[in-house]
Amino acid sequence: MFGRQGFAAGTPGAPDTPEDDPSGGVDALRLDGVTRTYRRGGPAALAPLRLAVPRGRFLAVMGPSGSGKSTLLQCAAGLDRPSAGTVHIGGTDIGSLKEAALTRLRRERVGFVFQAHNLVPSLSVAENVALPLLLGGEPDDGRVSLGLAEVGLGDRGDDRPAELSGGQQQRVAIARALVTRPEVVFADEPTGALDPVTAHGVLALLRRAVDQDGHTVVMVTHDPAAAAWADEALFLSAGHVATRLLRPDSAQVHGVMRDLGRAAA
Ligand SMILES: Nc1ncnc2c1ncn2[C@@H]1O[C@H](COP(=O)(O)OP(=O)(O)OP(=O)(O)O)[C@@H](O)[C@H]1O
Repeated sequence: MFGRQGFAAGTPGAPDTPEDDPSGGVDALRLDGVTRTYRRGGPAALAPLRLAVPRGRFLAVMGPSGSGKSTLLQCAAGLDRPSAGTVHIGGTDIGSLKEAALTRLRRERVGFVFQAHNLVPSLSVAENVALPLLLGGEPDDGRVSLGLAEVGLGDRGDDRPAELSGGQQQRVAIARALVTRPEVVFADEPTGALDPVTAHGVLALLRRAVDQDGHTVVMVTHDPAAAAWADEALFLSAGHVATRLLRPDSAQVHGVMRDLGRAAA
């Protein structure tokens, strides 16, 4: 089992700290008073939400269907703009960025792993991993082959994604998400399409990225077994933080999900 870092429950966000200080005590991700309402006058998919994710943390976001998990992820990752509130990635208030700068931030400072791994079928595995570097005009400097080796696919760089299994494709997606050494990796149901054994391997890779390389991972999942790999599980209910579990185990997570389901019924 991989080691976990100690931290306090419900750690509030760090106080305002200098902008873009990559080495200071700035949280990897911070949301302050974030709301999202899709229709004017309609219900809020996210109620005012405050969340701080320190660097080197693996956070699982859980909750019943419709509780706001995807909305939270989209707003936190700069894929959607909140109706109110601020999102900081590192020291950067992403709401203050114009579209081009936001696109650059998503490419260079954020990594994404989706359930459908979104690999480009016409590119080789290595080219897929290199894509974020290429788009950012950054040199490869050996990171692509190293990244592929780290996910156990050092010998598959020349293959096309279709020649790989689903689990292997998800490993490529993880290598691609990590290649820019992003400040936060957002994973949306990364094991949703995988069998339990394959899922285990993928989650172990995310865990290792946190423990060995100090990455920060925010993962939306429905699966208590997946959440048990995280340092902390955050449970949403109707757009609110219902509760949190530190060092969750799957039985505890299952219990909280059952209770939230009952409460919503
Ligand atoms: N594009 C949209 N337009 C209008 N309402 C939306 C939109 N996206 C989400 N919603 C609503 O916002 C609320 C939260 O949805 P969200 O997809 O964030 O929940 P979720 O917890 O990710 O659900 P699931 O587990 O089913 O994926 C729901 O009531 C949903 O109907």
